Amino acid sequence: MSETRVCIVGAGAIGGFIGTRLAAAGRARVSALARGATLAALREHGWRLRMGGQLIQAHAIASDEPAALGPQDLVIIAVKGQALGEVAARIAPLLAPHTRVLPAMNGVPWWFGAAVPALADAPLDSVDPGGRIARAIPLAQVLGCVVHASTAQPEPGLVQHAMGQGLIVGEPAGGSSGRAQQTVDLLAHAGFEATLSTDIRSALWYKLWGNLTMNPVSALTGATIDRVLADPLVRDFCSAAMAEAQTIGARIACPIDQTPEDRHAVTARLGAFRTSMLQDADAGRPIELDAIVGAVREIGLRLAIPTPHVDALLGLTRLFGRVQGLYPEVLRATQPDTGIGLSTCSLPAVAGPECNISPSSKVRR
Ligand SMILES: NC(=O)C1=CN([C@@H]2O[C@H](COP(=O)(O)OP(=O)(O)OC[C@H]3O[C@@H](n4cnc5c(N)ncnc54)[C@H](OP(=O)(O)O)[C@@H]3O)[C@@H](O)[C@H]2O)C=CC1
Ligand SMILES: CC(C)(CO)C(=O)C(=O)O
Repeated sequence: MSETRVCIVGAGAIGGFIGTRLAAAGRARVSALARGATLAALREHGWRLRMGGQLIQAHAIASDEPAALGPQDLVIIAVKGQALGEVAARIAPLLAPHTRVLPAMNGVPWWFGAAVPALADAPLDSVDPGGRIARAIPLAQVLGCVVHASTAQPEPGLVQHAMGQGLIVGEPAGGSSGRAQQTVDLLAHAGFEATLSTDIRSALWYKLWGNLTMNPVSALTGATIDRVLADPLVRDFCSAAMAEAQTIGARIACPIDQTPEDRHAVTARLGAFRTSMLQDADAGRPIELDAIVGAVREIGLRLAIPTPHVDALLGLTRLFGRVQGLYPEVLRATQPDTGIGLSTCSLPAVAGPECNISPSSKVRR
């Protein structure tokens, strides 16, 4: 049986976590589309993952040129939401007609609305302004994915695992398929708790239900998750925003049959955890606000569902991002102002003036 060709686009904390384990498992030829220090580290040291007190290493095939890597069986995209537009424009050489594309990312994916009649008439402005991602990555080649894990990248090319190894995979329109099962089997063989969902959109919405408040509130305040949940006023604010997302979920066939307090109990198990958005803010990196909060506001607007707490959270965190240079102001697409910034500028490793981000900015709260 020929080796499955897999390319990791975005060899960071999550991409490196997945890439290292797939490469070490030996059932796939795993490459990475990487750049700068990450590319150099992969070429020098290969894949590296610290997990369970061990250092897992594997040979890495890495390039900053997609054409050098060629057509793949599976492309796993693990970039931050604001980088997706730029990445999608470059990955055509990785895509053959049979290639599966698996976005291992948080937030509302660009394809999410295509499966919802009330949203299918136009792309979500907050995550795919002008629809360029949808044009670059055919929906027929996409598999949905939810990441239930936490990892960090202490240095380029080295991943530190914190907790969890869950990956949920499913067809965007729901149901099951051979290609989804094949992807689950490959991930499971590499050691992940990989499962197939016949309703990946609901699984995405449930994950987002936690990220929607924990990530921005932690970035805004500098608080770890335990401290966010320990403050009664903040906890109640988060619950109110989550209730708004629950109302939206009911309208888009993503029902959540838990209370916000039930979800808080699950999230509290993370303890004094710094969310990926807080880690980004503290590191002076752009924050993933549009896919995690902006998209919820936009869907509420499109469905005429009031979201006052989500709106306040977006407004406060976006202003924080703007002041700290963590929320790139970009050209707005032709859509009317939905009150959402569009992070479509290219976000180089070393930010430039066009994105108004200073990598050396020390966040002041
Ligand atoms: N970390 C975590 O614990 C969790 C993260 N997630 C989600 O997973 C997704 C990825 O997050 P995470 O891995 O933490 O992010 P990281 O910032 O660690 O990794 C993103 C990677 O993408 C690379 N990248 C960005 N743009 C390009 C480009 N144009 N070409 C090549 N490489 C590029 C970055 O490289 P460079 O350094 O050169 O910019 C970086 O290596 C996000 O949606 C996040 O919310 C979900 C659950 C938990
Ligand atoms: C908080 C966590 C680990 C789980 O919700 C997460 O998804 C993130 O940090 O982005």
